[in-house]
Order: sequence, then structure tokens, then C-alpha cells
Amino acid sequence: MAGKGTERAWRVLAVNPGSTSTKVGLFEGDACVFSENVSHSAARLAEFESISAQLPYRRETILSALDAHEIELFSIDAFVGRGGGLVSIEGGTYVVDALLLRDARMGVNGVQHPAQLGSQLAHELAERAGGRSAFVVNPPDTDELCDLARMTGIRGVYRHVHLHALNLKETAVRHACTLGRPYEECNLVICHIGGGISISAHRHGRMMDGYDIVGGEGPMAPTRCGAVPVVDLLDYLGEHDAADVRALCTRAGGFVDLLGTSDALEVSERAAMGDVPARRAWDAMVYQICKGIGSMACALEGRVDGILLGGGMVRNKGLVADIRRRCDWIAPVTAYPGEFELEAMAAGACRVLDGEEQARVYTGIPVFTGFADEV
Ligand SMILES: Nc1ncnc2c1ncn2[C@@H]1O[C@H](COP(=O)(O)OP(=O)(O)O)[C@@H](O)[C@H]1O
Ligand SMILES: CCCC(=O)OP(=O)(O)O
Repeated sequence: MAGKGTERAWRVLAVNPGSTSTKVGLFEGDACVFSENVSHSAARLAEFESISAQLPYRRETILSALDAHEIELFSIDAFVGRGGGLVSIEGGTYVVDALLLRDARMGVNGVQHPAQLGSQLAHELAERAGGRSAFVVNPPDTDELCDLARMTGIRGVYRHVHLHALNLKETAVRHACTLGRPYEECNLVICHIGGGISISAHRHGRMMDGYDIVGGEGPMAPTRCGAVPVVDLLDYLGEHDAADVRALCTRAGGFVDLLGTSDALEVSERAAMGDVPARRAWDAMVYQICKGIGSMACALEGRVDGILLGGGMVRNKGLVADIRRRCDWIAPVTAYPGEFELEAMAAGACRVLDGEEQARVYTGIPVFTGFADEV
């Protein structure tokens, strides 16, 4: 027997396929046995013709990490992946079942992003381990937008978000603890600044606004174009097709398009060495992040308990200082370099295994399909 009150804590493997990396961690309860972060260059990932084609490569990355630490698959109780490719859903821990897998494989939300391999990898590994449980936790498709944030100026076109919900919410819960209050009583602007960049407003435990960071919203990022004027995009389409634009939104825009790399550390170093295009792209990204923080502060009507920064790029002290300089008149800025994604996934699985939380079942029905009074 394993789990709470027994001799052995649950052994859970968490896998996080991201746009610039594959992260993997083995946990026994809340103790991390090992974690690894394997970076992938944009050039290496461009060798695959689709996200699905990356699956064996990502699987091998994870199996090599397990081999290196002499971990047998059979010794693991449950597998948890980041999730993605799904219709919009409420936050929580979901069982990976046939419907969820089908939608993730198809990328039913129209987005092609490595996160959708998370459920597939968790499922495959769970099967190889003899039919163990597989879960996803707070996938990027978590969508808790308020009605006002749904609207656009085009009839029948509504906003949906895809962003780093897992890390945003985990960072919120941990920061709320430091304030001595539950997440459900705080107002927070929370950013994840990595291969993609999420900026979001959390009001009393709900992510009531944020950017669709694989849909051409928000700041430019190492792998994303971010928001672009619509009319200029139409001109761009004169020489390119819709697939090119989708790629700019998810993997081939931002630093990749402007500078030929998704490695933000390299860009920051080039900027520091006097490389003018690198400096311009870096500064523009920081400027756009700060504008996004300001807009989320307004969504919270200025009542902001804190601005929280997570993600790989937050290891850059200059970036944090620049954001603080522009934004700390709104609320205190706190940096959480890296992310809590692996820990949050493992904890979500353990809560279900311990019976503290009921795993949700994916229905395939989006949380929002339009306003009832509109035809
Ligand atoms: N000190 C640093 N300065 C600037 N960028 C950094 C630094 N450390 C890591 N990065 C960048 O952070 C990005 C990875 O962030 P991460 O949140 O792990 O991304 P993802 O999960 O999207 O793959 C990479 O582009 C990497 O170069
Ligand atoms: C699909 C949104 C999640 C995301 O952007 O993750 P990465 O930063 O890993 O690309």
C-alpha cells in the first residue's frame, strides 16, 4: 500500500513538454526524487513535421532521464502530464481517458503546441507500467474568463484563453500563503515568462482575464509573435498562408522570427554585448509585458495585492528589475524564477490518489459557447 498514513508515499512521474524544453520529475508524495530540464533548440524541433511527430523524441527524453536515475517504470504509481489541445475547461485534475486523449491527439481547439503531448505521454507510460493511472492538472485550456473578457467587436467571435494555468495558479496559491490569506481572497496579476509568456488577472481564486498566448494575443515571446495589427497581417497573408500565421503564433514568431533563436538567455547576452537587433527585441518584449501587466491591473480595478513573475526568463535579474521599475507603483512585484509545474502536477495526482479530491472527467464540451441571449 502507498499514500497518506501508509509506509510509502505515492510515487508519481510528472512530465511537462514545453515549447523550448521537456521537464520531467519523479515525486514521492511531495518530496522530489529527481527532476530534469532538457532544452530543445528551435532548429531541433523544426525537424519534426508536426507536434505529434515529436512524441517518440519526447518519450525517449523522459525514458533516458528515468534510465539515468535507475528508475523502473513499474515502481511508479501514477503518471501526470501537462495537458493541452483540449476544449476550454474548468481548472482541476482530470483523468486521462479515451475522449481526452482523442481531443489532445487532434488538437481539437485548433492549437498545435507540445503541451498536448503531456496527456499522451502520461497515458503511454502508465500503460507500459502495467496499466497505472494517468492524469492532467490545470491544462493550458483552463478558462475562467469573466463575461466582459469574452467579448470582441465581431459578432459571434469570442475570446478563449490558452496559457500557463498550471504555474499561474500554483504560484498564486504559494504567494497567497505568504500573505497569510487563501488564494480565494486575493487579487493578483500573475505572469509566466518562458518560451511563451502568460499575463493574467486572478480575482478571488478565478483567472478572470488573461491572454491567449497561442492565439496571437499578449506580448511577443521567444517563440510567439504576440498581438499584431490585423490589417498588417492581411498584407502578410499576401505572401504567406494561414499555416504560416498559426506557426508565428505558437512556435515560429518572436525571437525565433526576429533573431533566429528561441533561447532567451542567448538573446539577453547578445543584447548585453551590444547586438542592436537583440537589444531592440528584448526591450520591446519587456515593454509589452509591462503594458500587459498594466491592463490586467485595470481588469482588477487597481485593487492588486501583488504582481507575481514566474517562468525560466525570471532567472534574469535585469528583466525583473525592469519590470519592477515600470510596474511596482501598481503593487509589489515578487519573482518566482522557474516554475512549480512538476510539483503542482504531482500534488494534483496525489490528492486524487489519496481521495482528497475527486478527479474530474473531461466532457469535450467547452465552458463557453456564446451568450444565451445571442442568436
Ligand atoms: N538567466 C536567463 N536570462 C534570460 N533568459 C533565460 C535565463 N534563464 C533561462 N532563460 C530562458 O527561459 C526560456 C525557458 O523558459 P521556460 O519557462 O523553462 O520555458 P518553456 O517551459 O516554455 O520551455 C528559454 O528561452 C531560456 O533561454
Ligand atoms: C499552450 C500554452 C502553454 C505554453 O505556452 O507553454 P510553453 O511556454 O512551454 O510554450
